[in-house]
Amino acid sequence: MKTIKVGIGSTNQAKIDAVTSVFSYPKYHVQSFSVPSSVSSQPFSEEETKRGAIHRAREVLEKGMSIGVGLEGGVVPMDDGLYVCNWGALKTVTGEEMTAGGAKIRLPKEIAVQLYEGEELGRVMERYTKKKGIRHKEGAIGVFTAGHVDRANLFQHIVQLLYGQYQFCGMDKEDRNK
Ligand SMILES: O=P(O)(O)OP(=O)(O)OP(=O)(O)OC[C@H]1O[C@@H](n2cnc3c(O)ncnc32)[C@H](O)[C@@H]1O
Ligand SMILES: [Mg+2]
Repeated sequence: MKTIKVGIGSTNQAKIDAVTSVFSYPKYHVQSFSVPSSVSSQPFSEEETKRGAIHRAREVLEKGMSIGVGLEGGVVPMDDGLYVCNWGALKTVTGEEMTAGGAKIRLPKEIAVQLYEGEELGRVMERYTKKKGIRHKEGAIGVFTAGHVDRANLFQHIVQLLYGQYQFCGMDKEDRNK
């Protein structure tokens, strides 16, 4: 069986862990790449966040991968406050594209205010928790859910949604015959 090359468009540990947990060895070999998202460093809508994920997936395919995965975090203003949102995209070398969105929670007001002032959530969370590298670990979602759902869990669910759609289309069987 030929190993299928899967690229993840990020060097963020929570994102890499999510992809390697779904695309497992020896069928898949996951490589990570630092690629541009083409959107702002702190996306501020579902659309912008999804666009970032799709762009990352496309950039990764250009690195010679069979499958490109892009994961992007953002925030989205709603009637009752600012929610944290996450999107994923999977692109195949044969031209298919799958997208999936993740679970959302409302951020506390004191965090939201700082984002409206132009700060990035990652930096705000470091100050709030007095810990470094939160975005690579539990993330805002982990902090505000008392550790019940961390950033890797959230991205893992999104990657499962992408992989499931990829399988539903029979793409995994096609890959196997290559
Ligand atoms: O290296 P990349 O892949 O860019 O990883 P990142 O941690 O910057 O993640 P995103 O660009 O996808 O997220 C956009 C912004 O939102 C922040 N962010 C999103 N979700 C977060 C979370 O759960 N915890 C902490 N920061 C988060 C992140 O730090 C960025 O400032
Ligand atoms: Mg980023």
